[in-house]
Amino acid sequence: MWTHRHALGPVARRAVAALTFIGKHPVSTAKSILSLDDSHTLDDTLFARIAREIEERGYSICPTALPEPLARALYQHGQSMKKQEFTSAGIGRGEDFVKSDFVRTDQICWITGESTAGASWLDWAGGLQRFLNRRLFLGLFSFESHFAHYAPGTYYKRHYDAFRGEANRVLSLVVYLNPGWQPDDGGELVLYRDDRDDHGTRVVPLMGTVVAFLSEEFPHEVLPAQRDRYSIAGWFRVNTSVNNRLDPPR
Ligand SMILES: O=C(O)CCC(=O)C(=O)O
Ligand SMILES: [Fe+2]
Repeated sequence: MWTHRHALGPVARRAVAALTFIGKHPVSTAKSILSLDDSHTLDDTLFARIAREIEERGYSICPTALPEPLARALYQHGQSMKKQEFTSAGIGRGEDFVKSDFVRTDQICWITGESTAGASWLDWAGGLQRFLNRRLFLGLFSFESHFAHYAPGTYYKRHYDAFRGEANRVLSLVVYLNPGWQPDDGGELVLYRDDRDDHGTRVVPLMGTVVAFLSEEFPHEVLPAQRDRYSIAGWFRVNTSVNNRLDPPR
């Protein structure tokens, strides 16, 4: 659908070069290695779809895709978290961090894997990371993610998750934890094709929907919602540690 490609950043260029290579030399599926049980097979089917769609158009939107038990565990964990576990989200990292109500007003809590649900989530994301590295040679090195709570009326204005040239966030991953979300509840993610696109593609934040997109490529925003909106947002990164500076500096 989105065939237009503008000047790519170095990471995206590398990804596209790898994808072109794959296109000419189809790699064997990982299914034979991983078909240990049904959940792996289901994961593989989903991971293969995400890989294919990222290859074809840079993003993937998969409704009711997150494995049901994982979605339920994450939902319950999100609901059980106390208000004080969440902090106001900001923009920028390390010393560049600033809080900006103009840009975003959601509340977040980083996932460390201390809870069972959080650990299962990191495990699942690790499976996706390994699959994408095998299939697309993306060189994804680490993953960071947080729960996000958007109270009614809160938002995240149009932004990129990574900037060309300095980017080490390669792929953004978002999953939604909102059972029974109605069309007039608002809170859609709007994914834009590029800087000139004002229309975008709207994603309803319904329970189990999985969205992945190249972080440098797609501006996006979260529209204000009428009710509490829960999600997890995460980013796969390449390794940019230099000398003794640890990356990420969080
Ligand atoms: O929750 C969403 O739909 C997207 C959130 C987002 O863009 C972000 O946290 O960077
Ligand atoms: Fe974002």
